[in-house]
Amino acid sequence: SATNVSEILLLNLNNFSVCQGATIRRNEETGEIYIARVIHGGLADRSGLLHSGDLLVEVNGNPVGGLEPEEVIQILTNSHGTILFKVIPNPGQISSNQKPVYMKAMVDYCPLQDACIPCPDAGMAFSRGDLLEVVDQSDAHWWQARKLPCAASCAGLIPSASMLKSKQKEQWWRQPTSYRKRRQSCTTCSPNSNALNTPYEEVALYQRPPQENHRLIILVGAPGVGVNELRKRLIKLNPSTFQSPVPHTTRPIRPEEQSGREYHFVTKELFEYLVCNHRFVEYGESKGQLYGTSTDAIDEVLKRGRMCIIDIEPHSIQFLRTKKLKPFVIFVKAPSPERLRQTRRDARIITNFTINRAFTEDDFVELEEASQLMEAKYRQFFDSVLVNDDLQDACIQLCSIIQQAQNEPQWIPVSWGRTE
Ligand SMILES: Nc1ncnc2c1ncn2[C@@H]1O[C@H](COP(=O)(O)OP(=O)(O)OP(=O)(O)O)[C@@H](O)[C@H]1O
Repeated sequence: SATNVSEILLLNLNNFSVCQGATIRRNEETGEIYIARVIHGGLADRSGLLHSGDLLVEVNGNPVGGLEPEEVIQILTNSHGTILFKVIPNPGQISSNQKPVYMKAMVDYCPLQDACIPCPDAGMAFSRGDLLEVVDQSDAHWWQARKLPCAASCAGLIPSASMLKSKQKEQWWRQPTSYRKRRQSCTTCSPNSNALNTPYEEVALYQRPPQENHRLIILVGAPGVGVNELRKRLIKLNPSTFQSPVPHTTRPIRPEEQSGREYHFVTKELFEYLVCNHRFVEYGESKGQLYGTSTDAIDEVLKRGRMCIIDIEPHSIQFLRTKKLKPFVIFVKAPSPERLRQTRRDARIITNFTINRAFTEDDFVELEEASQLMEAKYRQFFDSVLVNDDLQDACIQLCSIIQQAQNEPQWIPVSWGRTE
Protein backbone atom coordinates (compact mmCIF):
# COMPACT_ATOMS: atom_id res chain seq x y z
CA SER A 1 0.00 0.00 0.00
CA ALA A 2 1.11 3.56 -0.65
CA THR A 3 1.20 4.21 3.07
CA ASN A 4 3.78 1.56 3.77
CA VAL A 5 6.41 2.66 1.28
CA SER A 6 9.29 4.03 3.26
CA GLU A 7 11.02 7.24 2.37
CA ILE A 8 14.30 8.72 3.54
CA LEU A 9 14.83 12.32 4.39
CA LEU A 10 17.63 13.94 2.41
CA LEU A 11 19.85 15.51 5.00
CA ASN A 12 22.88 17.62 4.51
CA LEU A 13 24.83 15.79 7.16
CA ASN A 14 27.69 18.31 7.12
CA ASN A 15 25.29 20.58 8.88
CA PHE A 16 22.65 18.72 10.87
CA SER A 17 20.55 21.80 11.41
CA VAL A 18 19.85 22.23 7.71
CA CYS A 19 17.43 19.82 6.18
CA GLN A 20 17.24 19.62 2.41
CA GLY A 21 13.53 19.23 2.93
CA ALA A 22 12.82 16.36 0.60
CA THR A 23 12.36 12.63 0.94
CA ILE A 24 13.48 10.00 -1.58
CA ARG A 25 12.01 6.62 -2.47
CA ARG A 26 13.24 3.72 -4.58
CA ASN A 27 11.05 2.18 -7.24
CA GLU A 28 11.52 -1.49 -6.39
CA GLU A 29 10.81 -2.63 -9.97
CA THR A 30 13.12 -0.28 -11.86
CA GLY A 31 15.60 0.52 -9.09
CA GLU A 32 15.19 4.21 -9.84
CA ILE A 33 15.36 6.79 -7.06
CA TYR A 34 12.60 9.37 -6.95
CA ILE A 35 11.91 12.50 -4.96
CA ALA A 36 8.98 11.25 -2.90
CA ARG A 37 8.02 14.45 -1.15
CA VAL A 38 9.18 18.04 -0.92
CA ILE A 39 8.74 19.44 2.57
CA HIS A 40 6.93 22.75 2.59
CA GLY A 41 9.23 25.60 3.63
CA GLY A 42 12.39 23.44 3.49
CA LEU A 43 15.47 24.17 1.38
CA ALA A 44 14.29 22.13 -1.60
CA ASP A 45 10.92 23.83 -1.58
CA ARG A 46 12.40 27.30 -1.28
CA SER A 47 14.83 26.62 -4.15
CA GLY A 48 11.85 25.66 -6.31
CA LEU A 49 14.12 23.15 -8.08
CA LEU A 50 12.98 19.80 -6.69
CA HIS A 51 9.45 18.42 -6.98
CA SER A 52 7.80 15.21 -5.91
CA GLY A 53 8.06 12.56 -8.62
CA ASP A 54 11.32 13.95 -10.05
CA LEU A 55 13.76 11.19 -11.02
CA LEU A 56 17.09 11.52 -9.23
CA VAL A 57 19.86 10.65 -11.67
CA GLU A 58 23.09 11.84 -10.05
CA VAL A 59 24.29 13.33 -6.76
CA ASN A 60 27.57 15.25 -7.13
CA GLY A 61 28.35 13.35 -10.33
CA ASN A 62 27.63 9.90 -8.80
CA PRO A 63 24.93 7.96 -10.65
CA VAL A 64 22.29 6.85 -8.13
CA GLY A 65 20.11 4.52 -10.27
CA GLY A 66 19.99 1.07 -8.69
CA LEU A 67 21.34 2.26 -5.34
CA GLU A 68 19.54 1.82 -2.03
CA PRO A 69 18.24 5.12 -0.59
CA GLU A 70 20.70 4.66 2.32
CA GLU A 71 23.57 4.59 -0.19
CA VAL A 72 22.36 7.88 -1.67
CA ILE A 73 22.40 9.36 1.82
CA GLN A 74 25.97 8.03 2.21
CA ILE A 75 27.04 9.97 -0.90
CA LEU A 76 25.53 13.07 0.66
CA THR A 77 27.30 12.39 3.95
CA ASN A 78 30.64 12.27 2.18
CA SER A 79 30.00 15.44 0.20
CA HIS A 80 31.43 18.80 1.16
CA GLY A 81 30.29 22.22 0.08
CA THR A 82 27.80 22.55 -2.74
CA ILE A 83 25.66 19.52 -3.49
CA LEU A 84 24.65 18.99 -7.09
CA PHE A 85 21.54 16.97 -7.90
CA LYS A 86 20.90 15.90 -11.48
CA VAL A 87 17.18 15.24 -11.86
CA ILE A 88 14.71 14.50 -14.62
CA PRO A 89 11.64 16.54 -13.74
CA ASN A 90 8.35 14.74 -13.26
CA PRO A 91 6.30 15.79 -16.30
CA GLY A 92 2.98 15.22 -14.54
CA GLN A 93 3.80 17.22 -11.40
CA ILE A 94 0.99 19.24 -9.93
CA SER A 95 1.70 22.55 -8.30
CA SER A 96 1.25 22.28 -4.56
CA ASN A 97 0.33 25.91 -4.07
CA GLN A 98 -2.49 25.17 -1.67
CA LYS A 99 -4.20 27.60 0.65
CA PRO A 100 -3.38 26.65 4.23
CA VAL A 101 -6.15 25.09 6.29
CA TYR A 102 -6.18 25.50 10.06
CA MET A 103 -6.95 22.54 12.29
CA LYS A 104 -7.05 21.94 16.00
CA ALA A 105 -5.61 18.56 16.97
CA MET A 106 -8.13 16.52 18.96
CA VAL A 107 -5.69 13.63 19.50
CA ASP A 108 -2.00 13.22 20.34
CA TYR A 109 0.43 12.03 17.70
CA CYS A 110 4.06 10.92 17.83
CA PRO A 111 5.78 10.00 14.52
CA LEU A 112 8.45 7.98 16.32
CA GLN A 113 5.77 5.61 17.64
CA ASP A 114 4.05 5.25 14.27
CA ALA A 115 5.15 2.25 12.21
CA CYS A 116 3.15 3.51 9.18
CA ILE A 117 4.79 6.89 8.63
CA PRO A 118 6.89 6.77 5.43
CA CYS A 119 9.63 8.91 6.96
CA PRO A 120 9.67 9.31 10.77
CA ASP A 121 12.46 11.92 10.56
CA ALA A 122 10.18 14.20 8.56
CA GLY A 123 7.26 13.65 10.93
CA MET A 124 5.86 16.23 13.32
CA ALA A 125 4.60 15.36 16.80
CA PHE A 126 1.57 17.19 18.16
CA SER A 127 -0.67 17.12 21.20
CA ARG A 128 -4.39 17.59 21.67
CA GLY A 129 -5.30 21.25 21.51
CA ASP A 130 -2.36 22.24 19.27
CA LEU A 131 -3.23 24.54 16.41
CA LEU A 132 -1.91 23.23 13.10
CA GLU A 133 -1.46 25.09 9.84
CA VAL A 134 -1.92 22.37 7.23
CA VAL A 135 -0.01 23.51 4.15
CA ASP A 136 -0.23 20.45 1.93
CA GLN A 137 -3.07 17.95 1.58
CA SER A 138 -2.12 16.64 -1.85
CA ASP A 139 -1.37 13.17 -0.45
CA ALA A 140 -4.49 11.38 0.82
CA HIS A 141 -2.53 9.73 3.63
CA TRP A 142 0.14 12.17 4.72
CA TRP A 143 -0.32 15.90 5.07
CA GLN A 144 2.27 18.56 5.77
CA ALA A 145 1.73 21.01 8.59
CA ARG A 146 3.30 23.54 10.92
CA LYS A 147 2.40 24.17 14.53
CA LEU A 148 1.12 27.64 15.39
CA PRO A 149 2.21 30.06 16.73
CA CYS A 150 4.69 29.33 14.03
CA ALA A 151 8.31 28.89 15.02
CA ALA A 152 9.56 26.43 12.39
CA SER A 153 9.60 27.52 8.77
CA CYS A 154 9.82 23.92 7.64
CA ALA A 155 6.64 21.83 7.74
CA GLY A 156 6.43 18.27 9.06
CA LEU A 157 4.53 15.17 8.00
CA ILE A 158 1.31 14.38 9.84
CA PRO A 159 -1.27 11.67 9.14
CA SER A 160 -4.31 12.86 7.18
CA ALA A 161 -7.69 12.89 8.93
CA SER A 162 -8.77 9.68 7.20
CA MET A 163 -5.47 8.03 8.08
CA LEU A 164 -5.82 8.98 11.76
CA LYS A 165 -9.43 7.85 11.81
CA SER A 166 -8.52 4.41 10.52
CA LYS A 167 -5.74 4.25 13.15
CA GLN A 168 -8.29 5.17 15.84
CA LYS A 169 -10.66 2.48 14.57
CA GLU A 170 -7.88 -0.09 14.67
CA GLN A 171 -7.01 0.89 18.25
CA TRP A 172 -10.69 0.79 19.21
CA TRP A 173 -11.07 -2.77 17.95
CA ARG A 174 -8.03 -3.76 19.96
CA GLN A 175 -9.77 -2.59 23.19
CA PRO A 176 -11.41 -5.23 25.39
CA THR A 177 -15.13 -5.74 24.53
CA SER A 178 -16.34 -4.34 27.86
CA TYR A 179 -14.58 -1.04 27.20
CA ARG A 180 -15.97 -0.85 23.66
CA LYS A 181 -19.52 -1.32 24.95
CA ARG A 182 -19.08 1.47 27.47
CA ARG A 183 -17.77 3.84 24.83
CA GLN A 184 -20.63 2.99 22.50
CA SER A 185 -23.36 3.86 24.97
CA CYS A 186 -21.58 7.08 25.81
CA THR A 187 -21.47 8.06 22.13
CA THR A 188 -25.14 7.47 21.54
CA CYS A 189 -26.21 9.63 24.46
CA SER A 190 -24.04 12.58 23.50
CA PRO A 191 -25.40 14.61 20.58
CA ASN A 192 -22.14 16.44 19.94
CA SER A 193 -19.77 13.57 20.57
CA ASN A 194 -18.50 13.77 17.00
CA ALA A 195 -15.68 16.03 18.10
CA LEU A 196 -14.38 13.17 20.23
CA ASN A 197 -14.04 10.97 17.17
CA THR A 198 -12.68 13.61 14.81
CA PRO A 199 -8.89 13.70 14.93
CA TYR A 200 -8.74 17.25 13.59
CA GLU A 201 -11.27 20.02 13.95
CA GLU A 202 -11.06 22.64 11.22
CA VAL A 203 -10.96 26.10 12.75
CA ALA A 204 -10.99 29.69 11.54
CA LEU A 205 -10.52 33.07 13.15
CA TYR A 206 -13.76 34.60 14.38
CA GLN A 207 -14.52 37.95 15.87
CA ARG A 208 -17.92 38.46 17.43
CA PRO A 209 -19.75 41.27 15.60
CA PRO A 210 -20.80 43.90 18.21
CA GLN A 211 -24.54 43.44 17.49
CA GLU A 212 -24.41 39.69 18.12
CA ASN A 213 -24.94 37.92 21.47
CA HIS A 214 -21.85 37.52 23.62
CA ARG A 215 -20.08 34.20 23.52
CA LEU A 216 -20.93 31.90 26.42
CA ILE A 217 -18.10 31.86 28.96
CA ILE A 218 -17.52 28.42 30.49
CA LEU A 219 -15.30 27.96 33.54
CA VAL A 220 -14.04 24.48 34.34
CA GLY A 221 -11.64 23.27 36.99
CA ALA A 222 -11.00 20.57 39.56
CA PRO A 223 -13.34 20.58 42.58
CA GLY A 224 -12.08 23.12 45.12
CA VAL A 225 -9.72 24.97 42.75
CA GLY A 226 -11.85 28.11 43.01
CA VAL A 227 -14.10 28.17 39.93
CA ASN A 228 -17.14 29.16 41.96
CA GLU A 229 -15.25 31.83 43.88
CA LEU A 230 -13.94 33.39 40.66
CA ARG A 231 -17.38 33.34 39.03
CA LYS A 232 -19.02 34.98 42.05
CA ARG A 233 -16.31 37.66 42.31
CA LEU A 234 -16.60 38.47 38.64
CA ILE A 235 -20.35 38.98 38.89
CA LYS A 236 -20.01 41.04 42.08
CA LEU A 237 -17.43 43.22 40.33
CA ASN A 238 -19.77 44.08 37.47
CA PRO A 239 -23.30 42.70 37.88
CA SER A 240 -24.64 44.68 34.93
CA THR A 241 -22.17 42.94 32.59
CA PHE A 242 -21.72 39.43 33.99
CA GLN A 243 -24.49 37.09 35.01
CA SER A 244 -25.00 33.39 35.63
CA PRO A 245 -28.09 31.55 34.45
CA VAL A 246 -30.84 31.15 37.07
CA PRO A 247 -30.93 27.44 38.01
CA HIS A 248 -34.06 25.29 38.41
CA THR A 249 -34.85 23.48 41.64
CA THR A 250 -37.56 21.32 43.14
CA ARG A 251 -36.90 22.52 46.69
CA PRO A 252 -39.59 24.71 48.30
CA ILE A 253 -39.30 28.48 47.92
CA ARG A 254 -38.22 30.41 51.05
CA PRO A 255 -39.96 33.62 52.19
CA GLU A 256 -37.12 35.94 51.10
CA GLU A 257 -36.81 34.28 47.67
CA GLN A 258 -38.51 35.13 44.40
CA SER A 259 -39.12 32.61 41.63
CA GLY A 260 -36.91 33.37 38.63
CA ARG A 261 -34.41 35.35 40.75
CA GLU A 262 -32.57 32.86 43.00
CA TYR A 263 -34.05 29.81 41.27
CA HIS A 264 -36.85 28.77 38.96
CA PHE A 265 -38.93 26.83 41.51
CA VAL A 266 -40.62 23.93 39.71
CA THR A 267 -42.40 20.70 40.58
CA LYS A 268 -40.61 17.37 40.42
CA GLU A 269 -42.82 16.40 37.45
CA LEU A 270 -41.86 19.52 35.47
CA PHE A 271 -38.18 19.04 36.35
CA GLU A 272 -38.28 15.45 35.09
CA TYR A 273 -40.10 16.55 31.94
CA LEU A 274 -37.28 19.07 31.27
CA VAL A 275 -34.67 16.35 31.88
CA CYS A 276 -36.40 14.04 29.38
CA ASN A 277 -36.43 16.84 26.82
CA HIS A 278 -32.67 17.46 27.24
CA ARG A 279 -33.23 20.99 28.51
CA PHE A 280 -30.54 20.79 31.19
CA VAL A 281 -26.84 21.27 30.64
CA GLU A 282 -26.28 19.65 34.02
CA TYR A 283 -28.50 18.54 36.86
CA GLY A 284 -28.08 16.72 40.13
CA GLU A 285 -29.57 15.94 43.50
CA SER A 286 -28.77 17.37 46.90
CA LYS A 287 -30.59 16.49 50.14
CA GLY A 288 -33.40 14.87 48.17
CA GLN A 289 -34.01 17.92 45.92
CA LEU A 290 -33.14 18.32 42.25
CA TYR A 291 -31.07 21.23 40.89
CA GLY A 292 -30.20 21.97 37.27
CA THR A 293 -29.03 24.61 34.80
CA SER A 294 -31.10 24.84 31.63
CA THR A 295 -30.04 26.02 28.19
CA ASP A 296 -33.10 28.33 28.22
CA ALA A 297 -31.71 30.07 31.31
CA ILE A 298 -28.42 30.62 29.45
CA ASP A 299 -30.30 32.06 26.45
CA GLU A 300 -32.20 34.35 28.79
CA VAL A 301 -28.97 35.97 30.04
CA LEU A 302 -27.51 36.31 26.55
CA LYS A 303 -30.71 37.81 25.10
CA ARG A 304 -30.51 40.56 27.72
CA GLY A 305 -27.12 41.54 26.27
CA ARG A 306 -25.15 40.29 29.27
CA MET A 307 -22.16 37.99 29.34
CA CYS A 308 -23.26 34.60 30.62
CA ILE A 309 -20.75 32.85 32.91
CA ILE A 310 -21.27 29.24 33.92
CA ASP A 311 -19.18 26.66 35.70
CA ILE A 312 -19.76 23.08 34.67
CA GLU A 313 -18.18 19.65 34.68
CA PRO A 314 -15.83 19.31 31.68
CA HIS A 315 -17.78 16.40 30.18
CA SER A 316 -20.75 18.77 29.74
CA ILE A 317 -18.75 21.10 27.45
CA GLN A 318 -19.74 18.87 24.52
CA PHE A 319 -23.43 19.75 24.89
CA LEU A 320 -22.72 23.47 24.71
CA ARG A 321 -20.34 23.45 21.74
CA THR A 322 -22.93 24.88 19.34
CA LYS A 323 -22.94 27.50 16.63
CA LYS A 324 -25.49 29.51 18.63
CA LEU A 325 -23.52 29.70 21.91
CA LYS A 326 -19.96 29.65 20.51
CA PRO A 327 -18.63 28.89 23.99
CA PHE A 328 -15.22 30.11 25.13
CA VAL A 329 -13.82 27.64 27.65
CA ILE A 330 -11.46 28.77 30.41
CA PHE A 331 -9.66 26.10 32.40
CA VAL A 332 -8.98 27.22 35.98
CA LYS A 333 -5.76 25.49 36.89
CA ALA A 334 -4.24 24.79 40.31
CA PRO A 335 -1.04 26.77 40.98
CA SER A 336 2.25 25.12 41.99
CA PRO A 337 2.06 22.83 45.07
CA GLU A 338 3.78 25.46 47.24
CA ARG A 339 1.53 28.32 46.12
CA LEU A 340 -1.59 26.16 46.48
CA ARG A 341 -0.80 25.52 50.15
CA GLN A 342 0.24 29.12 50.81
CA THR A 343 -2.77 30.81 49.20
CA ARG A 344 -5.40 28.45 50.65
CA ARG A 345 -4.08 28.63 54.25
CA ASP A 346 -7.24 30.38 55.47
CA ALA A 347 -9.64 29.08 52.82
CA ARG A 348 -12.62 26.86 53.60
CA ILE A 349 -13.59 23.86 51.53
CA ILE A 350 -17.21 22.93 51.06
CA THR A 351 -17.78 19.24 50.38
CA ASN A 352 -21.13 17.67 49.54
CA PHE A 353 -22.78 21.10 49.93
CA THR A 354 -22.45 20.83 53.72
CA ILE A 355 -19.08 20.28 55.35
CA ASN A 356 -17.28 23.58 55.61
CA ARG A 357 -13.73 23.19 56.91
CA ALA A 358 -10.10 24.10 56.33
CA PHE A 359 -8.19 22.37 53.50
CA THR A 360 -6.24 19.29 54.62
CA GLU A 361 -3.05 17.91 53.04
CA ASP A 362 -5.20 15.15 51.47
CA ASP A 363 -7.47 17.80 49.91
CA PHE A 364 -4.46 19.52 48.33
CA VAL A 365 -3.08 16.27 46.92
CA GLU A 366 -6.50 15.30 45.56
CA LEU A 367 -6.98 18.76 44.03
CA GLU A 368 -3.60 18.69 42.29
CA GLU A 369 -4.22 15.23 40.86
CA ALA A 370 -7.72 16.12 39.71
CA SER A 371 -6.46 19.33 38.09
CA GLN A 372 -3.74 17.48 36.17
CA LEU A 373 -6.09 14.71 35.08
CA MET A 374 -8.71 17.18 33.91
CA GLU A 375 -6.19 19.14 31.88
CA ALA A 376 -4.77 15.98 30.32
CA LYS A 377 -8.19 14.66 29.35
CA TYR A 378 -9.94 17.80 28.15
CA ARG A 379 -7.28 20.29 27.09
CA GLN A 380 -8.38 20.12 23.44
CA PHE A 381 -11.56 21.94 24.50
CA PHE A 382 -9.83 24.74 26.43
CA ASP A 383 -9.51 28.13 24.77
CA SER A 384 -7.56 29.59 27.66
CA VAL A 385 -5.84 28.45 30.86
CA LEU A 386 -5.98 30.58 34.01
CA VAL A 387 -3.77 29.67 36.97
CA ASN A 388 -5.68 30.47 40.17
CA ASP A 389 -2.74 31.55 42.31
CA ASP A 390 -3.36 34.89 44.03
CA LEU A 391 -7.14 35.36 44.00
CA GLN A 392 -7.10 39.05 43.13
CA ASP A 393 -4.61 38.57 40.29
CA ALA A 394 -6.64 35.64 38.98
CA CYS A 395 -9.77 37.82 38.96
CA ILE A 396 -8.02 40.56 36.96
CA GLN A 397 -6.66 37.99 34.51
CA LEU A 398 -10.09 36.42 34.16
CA CYS A 399 -11.62 39.81 33.25
CA SER A 400 -8.96 40.38 30.63
CA ILE A 401 -9.34 36.87 29.13
CA ILE A 402 -13.11 37.38 28.85
CA GLN A 403 -12.71 40.80 27.22
CA GLN A 404 -10.36 39.26 24.65
CA ALA A 405 -12.74 36.35 24.07
CA GLN A 406 -15.60 38.73 23.31
CA ASN A 407 -13.78 41.47 21.42
CA GLU A 408 -10.74 39.99 19.70
CA PRO A 409 -10.39 37.36 16.96
CA GLN A 410 -10.35 33.80 18.30
CA TRP A 411 -10.10 30.39 16.69
CA ILE A 412 -13.45 28.60 16.53
CA PRO A 413 -14.59 25.48 14.64
CA VAL A 414 -15.58 26.43 11.07
CA SER A 415 -18.80 24.50 11.63
CA TRP A 416 -19.86 27.31 13.99
CA GLY A 417 -20.26 29.52 10.96
CA ARG A 418 -19.51 33.11 10.07
CA THR A 419 -15.79 33.60 10.21
CA GLU A 420 -13.28 36.17 9.12
N1 LIG B 1 -6.87 31.91 44.68
C1 LIG B 1 -7.38 31.59 45.84
N2 LIG B 1 -6.75 31.89 46.99
C2 LIG B 1 -7.26 31.55 48.18
N3 LIG B 1 -8.42 30.90 48.36
C3 LIG B 1 -9.11 30.57 47.26
C4 LIG B 1 -8.64 30.89 45.96
N4 LIG B 1 -9.54 30.45 45.06
C5 LIG B 1 -10.51 29.88 45.76
N5 LIG B 1 -10.28 29.94 47.08
C6 LIG B 1 -11.09 29.41 48.17
O1 LIG B 1 -11.09 28.00 48.04
C7 LIG B 1 -12.35 27.46 48.46
C8 LIG B 1 -12.92 26.60 47.36
O2 LIG B 1 -13.26 27.45 46.26
P1 LIG B 1 -14.59 27.22 45.41
O3 LIG B 1 -15.73 26.93 46.31
O4 LIG B 1 -14.72 28.32 44.46
O5 LIG B 1 -14.17 25.88 44.69
P2 LIG B 1 -14.82 25.22 43.42
O6 LIG B 1 -13.72 25.07 42.42
O7 LIG B 1 -16.03 25.94 42.99
O8 LIG B 1 -15.16 23.82 44.00
P3 LIG B 1 -16.54 23.02 43.95
O9 LIG B 1 -16.73 22.70 42.52
O10 LIG B 1 -16.26 21.83 44.81
O11 LIG B 1 -17.56 23.95 44.51
C9 LIG B 1 -13.22 28.66 48.82
O12 LIG B 1 -13.18 28.85 50.20
C10 LIG B 1 -12.55 29.81 48.09
O13 LIG B 1 -12.78 31.03 48.74
